[in-house]
Amino acid sequence: METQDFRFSSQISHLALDIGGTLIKLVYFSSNGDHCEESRDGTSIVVRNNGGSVLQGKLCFAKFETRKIDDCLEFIRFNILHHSGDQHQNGTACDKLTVKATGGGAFKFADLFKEKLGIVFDKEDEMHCLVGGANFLLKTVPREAFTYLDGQKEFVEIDHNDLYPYLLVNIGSGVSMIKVDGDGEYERISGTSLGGGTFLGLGKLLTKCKSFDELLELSHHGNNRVIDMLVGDIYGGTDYSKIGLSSTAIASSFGKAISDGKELEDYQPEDVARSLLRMISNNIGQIAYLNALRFDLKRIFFGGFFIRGLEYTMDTISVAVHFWSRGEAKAMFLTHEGFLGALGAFASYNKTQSHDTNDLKPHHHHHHTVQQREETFNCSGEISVLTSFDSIVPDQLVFQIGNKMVYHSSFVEEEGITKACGCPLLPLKSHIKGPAPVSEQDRTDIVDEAITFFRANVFFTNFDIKSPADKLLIYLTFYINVALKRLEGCRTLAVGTKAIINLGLEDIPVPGEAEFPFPGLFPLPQSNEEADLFRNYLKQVREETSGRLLSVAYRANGTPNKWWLAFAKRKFMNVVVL
Ligand SMILES: Nc1ncnc2c1ncn2[C@@H]1O[C@H](COP(=O)(O)OP(=O)(O)OP(=O)(O)O)[C@@H](O)[C@H]1O
Ligand SMILES: CC(C)(CO)[C@@H](O)C(=O)NCCC(=O)O
Repeated sequence: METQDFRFSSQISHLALDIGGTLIKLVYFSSNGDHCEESRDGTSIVVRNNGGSVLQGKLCFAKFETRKIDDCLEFIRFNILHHSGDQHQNGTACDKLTVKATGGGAFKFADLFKEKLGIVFDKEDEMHCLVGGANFLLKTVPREAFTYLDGQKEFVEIDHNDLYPYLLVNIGSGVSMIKVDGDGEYERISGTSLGGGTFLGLGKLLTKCKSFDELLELSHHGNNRVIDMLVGDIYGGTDYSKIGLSSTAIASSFGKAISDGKELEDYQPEDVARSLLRMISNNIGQIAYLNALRFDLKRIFFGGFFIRGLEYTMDTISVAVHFWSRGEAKAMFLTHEGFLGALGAFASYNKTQSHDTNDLKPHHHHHHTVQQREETFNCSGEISVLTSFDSIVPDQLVFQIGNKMVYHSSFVEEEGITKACGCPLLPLKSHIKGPAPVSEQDRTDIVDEAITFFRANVFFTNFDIKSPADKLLIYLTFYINVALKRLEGCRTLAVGTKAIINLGLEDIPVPGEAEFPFPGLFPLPQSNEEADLFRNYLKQVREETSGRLLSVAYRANGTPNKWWLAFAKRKFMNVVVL
């Protein structure tokens, strides 16, 4: 069994996927160990099941481009998201999950996921999930909905008794408009094919830019008046006030291109991107308003990844809704705009599973401090609070709890184990020469633990040492950080191996020497023999760690595994690794 195979398998549950035309969205709940002693003091997520045991957890979001579906498969495989948490506490089982999936890709890619990951999709209807996700957020997460007008973002208090009916406009590749009358009560009343896919598709053709972010960045610096024909252009600079159009209103999107006698190359791509964004956003705002009007809906919530919290987009949509409704209807946006479908699929576990910890219900929690986003999620009766988040890799937000090292070594039994500098010289599954006793090959050793827990522990800037073995875990976490830093630029396993061999040739400081990274962590050696014994042990354990690290940081074909190498940039315990 590979070391990482048991890493998060006992902590991840409720993976849900929304596989759309452009993006794949992932949501999963990750608990940090099931019998957490920490009190609910606002710095940790605490979830109790009916038996009274406690789960700490975080809610993780990730997204991938659908055309790069292999990245998504690899991410799921690497993080072992496809293994059920609740049944496999010991990490020995390898049963696969039935995973909630929605979006067109739940159909299109079902066979691929089954073949590559053994995942069987439990398909949920896309519209149902969008509504489920929106209701879940609006009722559960404080400061989820907000208005955006005149550059001002204002959070909207949601009155649970006065939420329905509302119009949900999901701007993905295409746009769906859904009238929502209650939980599970909805009707898709309209849609438009001029959506996020149109913006990105036309944008790529017209500006030659490669990505959505690039296109957004371009649009940020552009001026739509260069290409859009304004009312003033037609009316000689004056308003057409009789019908309520100011001179600066757009009379015809891209309309100037016909009269200017210019070619595409004569325009700045920035201006093209700006006009395009304006055109799509305006059009959606207008169609949304017309549909709200059809059913007398006053509130319109906009979601989907097209919005991306972009001020210009939100402003355009808001102005369109405000303008056409003469201030009657309100455009509102959602903080988790892009994850409605995935959250709806995630929340749908609630309906189909009955055992305790899978019972996800919204619940409010009031006394926590929150850095940026906050969520409360409940697994059966108690409260979970996310207090801060950190970004591991681009496109992935991981909500992090508290600031204490949470994974501890299981090697608490010290009997019969030699120590040097207060550090137990724990057995290793190693053939490398050194003072470590040889461990049985099928048992977890401290190197397995260090690698397994690394990506969680590297986030923490302080720790509480529960046993002397934890000190070794801290040292190895630091060492893995050092080794990853050396691997950072190494594009092949061969080059990486060389870098690691060179690292192995460097002097190894021991406590009492200036270069030792954690002064005070270990007692100083009492003799030269003790210093040498510890140095030799550290050399052996470092070498062993290096070998196993190479096998996780590079794939079988010798190319780097970016999910691992992304961690080279982390600072562990505020120690800067060079
Ligand atoms: N990083 C990104 N890469 C590609 N498109 C992005 C990105 N970020 C935002 N977008 C925009 O979001 C749109 C996709 O939004 P979303 O993920 O909500 O829809 P989808 O589920 O893929 O589509 P559909 O529901 O129509 O199948 C894209 O068309 C694009 O306009
Ligand atoms: C086809 C879906 C529902 C797929 O998510 C979406 O892309 C969409 O709503 N498109 C608009 C289709 C229309 O109503 O014209």
